[in-house]
Amino acid sequence: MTRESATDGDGNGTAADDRTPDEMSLDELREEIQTIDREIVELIAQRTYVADTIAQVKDEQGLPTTDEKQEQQVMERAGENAEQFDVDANLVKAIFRLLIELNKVEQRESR
Ligand SMILES: C=C(O[C@@H]1C=C(C(=O)O)C=C[C@H]1O)C(=O)O
Repeated sequence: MTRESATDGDGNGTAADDRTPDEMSLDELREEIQTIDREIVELIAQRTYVADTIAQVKDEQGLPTTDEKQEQQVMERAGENAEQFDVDANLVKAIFRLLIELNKVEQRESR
C-alpha cells in the first residue's frame, strides 16, 4: 500500500483533494487516523455480529463453539492478506487471534 492510499480512508487512493500525505497537516492526518479507527471498530462489530449468527446456527445443529480447522484457515488468510498489503504478518495474526478469542468468549456467554 502506498502512503497516499493509506490516508484516504477508503483505500482507493483518492483523497478528498489532490494533496499528498506530506502536504497535509498533523491535525488533518490525525483526523484520517480517527476515521480509520472508527471504521476498524465498526468492522470488528460486524465480524462479531456474523460470528454470533454462526454460533446460533452451530447451536441449532448441535455443533461445538470452537472449530480449530476454521480458525487455522482464518489465521492463514490473515497472513496472506498482511503480505498482500505489506504489513507485518505476525502482528496481523496476533490481532486475528484476539478477534477469534473475542468471538469465542461471546459465544460461550450466549449459549
Ligand atoms: C465464527 C466461528 O466460530 C469460531 C470463531 C472463529 C472466528 O472468529 O473466526 C472461527 C472458528 C470458530 O472457532 C466459525 O466457526 O466460523
